[in-house]
Amino acid sequence: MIRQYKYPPVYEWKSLCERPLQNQENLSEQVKSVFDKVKINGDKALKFYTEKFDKVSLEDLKVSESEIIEAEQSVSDELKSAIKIASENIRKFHNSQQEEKKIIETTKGAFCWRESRVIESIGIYIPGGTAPLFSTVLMLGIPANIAGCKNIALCSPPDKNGKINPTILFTANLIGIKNIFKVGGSQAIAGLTFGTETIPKVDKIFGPGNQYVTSAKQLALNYNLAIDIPAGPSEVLVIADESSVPDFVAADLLSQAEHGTDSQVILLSNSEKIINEINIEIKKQLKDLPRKEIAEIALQNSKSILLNSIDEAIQFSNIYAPEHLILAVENAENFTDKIKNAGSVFLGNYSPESAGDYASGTNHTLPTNGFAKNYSGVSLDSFVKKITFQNITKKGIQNIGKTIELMAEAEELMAHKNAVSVRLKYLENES
Ligand SMILES: NC(=O)c1ccc[n+]([C@@H]2O[C@H](COP(=O)([O-])OP(=O)(O)OC[C@H]3O[C@@H](n4cnc5c(N)ncnc54)[C@H](O)[C@@H]3O)[C@@H](O)[C@H]2O)c1
Ligand SMILES: N[C@H](CO)Cc1c[nH]c[nH+]1
Ligand SMILES: [Zn+2]
Repeated sequence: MIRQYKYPPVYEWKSLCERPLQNQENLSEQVKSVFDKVKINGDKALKFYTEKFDKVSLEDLKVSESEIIEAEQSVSDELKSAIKIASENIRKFHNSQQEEKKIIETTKGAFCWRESRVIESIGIYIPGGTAPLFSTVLMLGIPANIAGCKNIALCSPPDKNGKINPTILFTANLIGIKNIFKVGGSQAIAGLTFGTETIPKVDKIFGPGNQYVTSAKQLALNYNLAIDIPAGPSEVLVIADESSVPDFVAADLLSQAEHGTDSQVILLSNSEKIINEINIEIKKQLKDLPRKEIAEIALQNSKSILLNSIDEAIQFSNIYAPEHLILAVENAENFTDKIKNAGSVFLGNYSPESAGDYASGTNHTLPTNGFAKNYSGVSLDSFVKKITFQNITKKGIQNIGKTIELMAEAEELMAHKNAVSVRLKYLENES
């Protein structure tokens, strides 16, 4: 169960913030060898690794039209409606992220602005190893739709019968994704990186996954591709005071512990009483969870820490930089300014992290493993590039020309200076 710490001194905080150890050295060697094989042997290598890691031999990697129709029929109407409600909220929130063009006159006559342009070919990875995360199709597919991505290739691991979970197929079809491939793990990322006979090469790869997927995405960066973020094993940090409800907090902690054995959950409080009550609740709720074995292992990597105050807990959380932060404290809104590093924040007793995972509208593809210090979660921005434009008038170049000439000369770049000087001379002659 969760290890407990009481008032640890500040010099111990950094080591308390460490995530469960992953064997990165072996991992990157293994992933590199998968990349090398897929680059040379294409589909043949993808099928080899699918047989090795997913224990299924496939003739065809692409999901057929008839498989999509079959999948549609097996999803209940109730679930279909829930997915549609979630889609609308996710669409609303991501639509609001569209930026209006703002033209700024920096110097009289010099106009500068930015415009977004879509990344046309993208790959979306949908985890499916231990749970079929069809909600991730919404989180990536909807902003891709809004941005206008033209070519979307979706990869997800097949099950033992060589099928992708029907709800993943239904959701993909709902938002217009047609190119769906039965391939998972690092081999899927390698396929999207190089392209194979079946899978198209893409410009950017999106999506969370286990340590093999995350390591493969990092490797893809060496081949002139972009990735969204390092989104690995899920994690949550809850800060709870005596106003929190132990039942609720225990459920929130277990919700992320059940994702994978390498997940981690952290509980911080200024009350020993509440920590004890939450721990009792965790034991109670754990008993009934179908993914009890997975959650139990994740809890062994997890910690509850008694600190002096909620302010101190927020300082700790800023060092930990959690993927999800829940503030189950009185007047939670009063603490938001103090949060420096977190992927997504949930305020008060009635904002469970599951709401963000599925349906409130925010994106659940978020930076893990401390990357919330330097990365944002996926948003509409992740699917576009921003191009800057400028339009300088005759008056504008006369106003800013001298500044450019002086700076270019100081950098000893005379061609740069001349590019301005010739224009200024021309204008002088004109007048
Ligand atoms: N950070 C986020 O935003 C976010 C969102 C959703 C899920 N997640 C995380 O995604 C992860 C999903 O993991 P998963 O395993 O269920 O699914 P997955 O689809 O990421 O990985 C399954 C694949 O891993 C490969 N694999 C398994 N064992 C292997 C081995 N020994 N060697 C090489 N490859 C191997 C297989 O090909 C398999 O298809 C969880 O850790 C979850 O916490 C994170
Ligand atoms: N909590 C995950 C992100 O860490 C996302 C997810 C999908 N389904 C359920 N949860
Ligand atoms: Zn989750």
